Amino acid sequence: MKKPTYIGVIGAGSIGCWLGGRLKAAGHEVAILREEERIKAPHENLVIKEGEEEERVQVPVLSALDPKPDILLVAVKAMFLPDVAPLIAANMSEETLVLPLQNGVPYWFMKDETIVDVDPVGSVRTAIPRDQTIGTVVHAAVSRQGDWINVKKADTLLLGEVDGGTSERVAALTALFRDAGVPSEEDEDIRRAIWYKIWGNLTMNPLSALTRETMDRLLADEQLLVLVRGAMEELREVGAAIGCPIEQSVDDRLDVARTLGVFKTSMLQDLEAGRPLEWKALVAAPRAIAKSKGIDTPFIDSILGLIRLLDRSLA
Ligand SMILES: NC(=O)C1=CN([C@@H]2O[C@H](COP(=O)(O)OP(=O)(O)OC[C@H]3O[C@@H](n4cnc5c(N)ncnc54)[C@H](OP(=O)(O)O)[C@@H]3O)[C@@H](O)[C@H]2O)C=CC1
Ligand SMILES: CC(C)(CO)C(=O)C(=O)O
Repeated sequence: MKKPTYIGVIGAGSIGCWLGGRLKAAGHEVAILREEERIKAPHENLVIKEGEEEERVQVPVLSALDPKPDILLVAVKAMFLPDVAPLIAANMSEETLVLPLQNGVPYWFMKDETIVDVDPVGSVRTAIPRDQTIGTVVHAAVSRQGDWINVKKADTLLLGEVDGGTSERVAALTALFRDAGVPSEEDEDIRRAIWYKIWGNLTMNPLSALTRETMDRLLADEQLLVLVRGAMEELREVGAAIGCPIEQSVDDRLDVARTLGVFKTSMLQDLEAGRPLEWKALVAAPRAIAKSKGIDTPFIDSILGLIRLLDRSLA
């Protein structure tokens, strides 16, 4: 990929500002893209804090990109994708690569089917051509407070072709992020990597919001872990049925989650900020896939019922 690259960021929250900010600091041209009526200032002045290191970057905020960007990072919560679909479509050329960075089941997960929990009328998959979409998994824990982007953990940004395998363009993107200080790897089977990430997000995110607990305290409660383990085993069964097997043990996965320590999941951050919760992509969509395979998921059903009602109570 040529350098500097022109990169647009839709969704200037924790993940969008972390990735966009790092790319800007590495010398690329980066702009945050918002609808005209949502622009409050011509620039975002960001401070990316990771460990002891603080990196300051200024990123312009625009309502249209000209020329069209080489890359569009889409980092809104999954339920806002239909809202930003027109903005994405209006700001991409036939060469633009789109990286949806959401947790949960992505709108492109099934090749020939619309996933109604994330793309109710199919407008997202219509707006973003499949052959210009790169699959991603964000293994990181980031929060935004004002101008501060706090990177608690930056494990790996996984990138892969949505229909499997990697490619020259995936290799180039991976190098781009890595050179900008974002640990990044090519992934041969991004759908499987996505299912594996859902293993954590379907359980931790809703339960952290429901209990208002940080990861350390959540994962220390043996009774709550009955629900977590049950849902994870159900997801394993569904994964095996859709070509996304999970081989790790539940306890090994929980140990990885424990390394986050005192961290509020993105869903708990939303709850505390009075924002809507991202439960459809994280819980309803995996459950719908389970149902389509005839797999019963009583533990997942329980989490779905609880988080749906919590979200409704906030409306
Ligand atoms: N935070 C984390 O640690 C992790 C998050 N993820 C996933 O990454 C995705 C993004 O999460 P996160 O960064 O935490 O979310 P945030 O809520 O921090 O950021 C999302 C941003 O979306 C923007 N937005 C909302 N509606 C619109 C709209 N209509 N038009 C344009 N922008 C809009 C807002 O930015 P603006 O200021 O532009 O309005 C908001 O700041 C989620 O799917 C999450 O699950 C994955 C791994 C870790
Ligand atoms: C919990 C975490 C950081 C990693 O599983 C995450 O993905 C989120 O907060 O949405």
